[in-house]
Amino acid sequence: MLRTLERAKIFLNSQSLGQHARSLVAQAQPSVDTKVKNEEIDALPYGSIPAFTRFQLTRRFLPGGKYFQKSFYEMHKLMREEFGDIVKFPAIFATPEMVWIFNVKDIEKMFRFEGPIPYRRTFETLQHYRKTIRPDIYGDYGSLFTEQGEKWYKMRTLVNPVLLKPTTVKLYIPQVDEIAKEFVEMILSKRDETNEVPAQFGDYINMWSLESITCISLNRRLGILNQNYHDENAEKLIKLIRAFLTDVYDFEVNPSVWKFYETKAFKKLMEVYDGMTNIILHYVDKAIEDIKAQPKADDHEESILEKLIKINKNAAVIMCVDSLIAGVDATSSASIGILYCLAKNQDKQDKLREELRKILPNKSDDLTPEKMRNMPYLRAVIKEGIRLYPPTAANTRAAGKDITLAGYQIPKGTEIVVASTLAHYDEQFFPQGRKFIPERWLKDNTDPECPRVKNANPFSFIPFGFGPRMCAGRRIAELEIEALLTRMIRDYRIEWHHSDLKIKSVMVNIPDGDLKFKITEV
Ligand code: HEM
Repeated sequence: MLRTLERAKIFLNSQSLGQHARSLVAQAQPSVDTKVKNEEIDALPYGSIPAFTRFQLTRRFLPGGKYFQKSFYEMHKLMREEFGDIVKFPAIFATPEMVWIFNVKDIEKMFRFEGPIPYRRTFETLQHYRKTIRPDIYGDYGSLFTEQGEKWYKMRTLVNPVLLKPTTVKLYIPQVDEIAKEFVEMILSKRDETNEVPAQFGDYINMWSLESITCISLNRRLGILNQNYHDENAEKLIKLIRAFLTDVYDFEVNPSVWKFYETKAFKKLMEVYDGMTNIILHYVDKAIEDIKAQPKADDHEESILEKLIKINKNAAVIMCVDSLIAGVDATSSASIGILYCLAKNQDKQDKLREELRKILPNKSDDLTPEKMRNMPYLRAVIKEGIRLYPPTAANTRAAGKDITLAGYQIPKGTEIVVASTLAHYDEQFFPQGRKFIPERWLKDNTDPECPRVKNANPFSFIPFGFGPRMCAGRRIAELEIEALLTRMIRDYRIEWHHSDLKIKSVMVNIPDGDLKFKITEV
């Protein structure tokens, strides 16, 4: 009834004759059998989706406004409370109009119809740099991160068997394990007299993440966890990545005029991109020399870099830069969230330590593929930590076809923001959703009192995205985090004795404030 009244109102108010005609024709057809078709018939026109005005939106992000300095999660929650399952953002400067969706059923539908070559909004500044300043490197092979259409598809098809093949990723277990051990050594040496780590623990975790990803993607150790390192290029690379992470938000998220006028700050960002490209180019050249110089055994397993170089040198450079841009912060953010959950839940931490000590009875035991196959509680801890502290808060797509979402018509190509992490705390999918309960992910959990994820819609938890465009570094990220947690929890107790962890949303969700974990030997 409400729907009929609403439709009648739109019929009277709508400015679009085409839409009137469509909704009238639809009403004249009484019954259609499939659910989807019924939805389409009932659907309200795109023009009637609840929307912000430009003024409202700007006002809310300014000091004193409703969304000022809110995390993405808090902001999405407020929007859903006010507008329901869907809301439209107006076009601002060069950013197009976008529709935001919050309901898991709509999120599922949108992904199911995204098509084989999904479009995801990208860092436009990076795209600009690659297309106009360095087509010599980025011209032929598309980056997964910044390319769309056929060019993205071609690169993804080439890269998938390299990055997502479990046997290739497993090759890196010894190195990633070594890096995790070095990180623990470094962080222990930095503790104060109360065994608390320095407040800028987040920076150190970033160094661990950078060291791990460069070891995998560049086949070389930068050595940044070693306090006496002197690789000039590695130092520059760290500074460039930090500059990128702090500066890029102003251009990609905040309204910016760079498309009309290149400000000094914009030119600086272009220099940052160029610096990163040149350093990676230098390392890839060195890796090519090393590969040529090394004798190969008959059973030699090619590294990720060797495989990429075989495709093309520029493809290798592009993938390395993308891995740094996409991988460093997200992996650090996930690790901090998980460590925080473990520090606040000592019983779960003890349970994890028990599992780790069963698999690695001696401190000196190395991680191996066989041992890592048998760590269900570690995996459950990682999932549960990421559920409570997801590194990314939203994803984007363009509608792959004309569909209906939240009862409204969405034309093909409409840009959609998928606010998927709202579901992470939704009791419908995750009972006792604010609590850290890794057991909910265990397949063999028989405790009738324990909440399960068994019946939750799979789209209520998609931290690595979904479909052909999902995270290309997922397996790498998981391996890095598994090794880090193994080395931090097997022999040490992590505690937190400060006010609750706060999250700040920049390009990814990062901790806001000091990170003073207490670490003691057990
Ligand atoms: C916990 C850590 C990480 C999280 C939570 C994460 C999450 C994501 C998400 C949500 C996307 C978008 C997927 C989609 O659109 O459906 C993505 C894309 C991507 N990620 Fe990750 N990521 C992580 C670590 C990494 C690492 C370590 C690498 C590098 C090896 C990486 C490389 C990429 C690339 C290249 C893409 C673009 C894929 C494409 O568009 O084809 N990510 N990631």
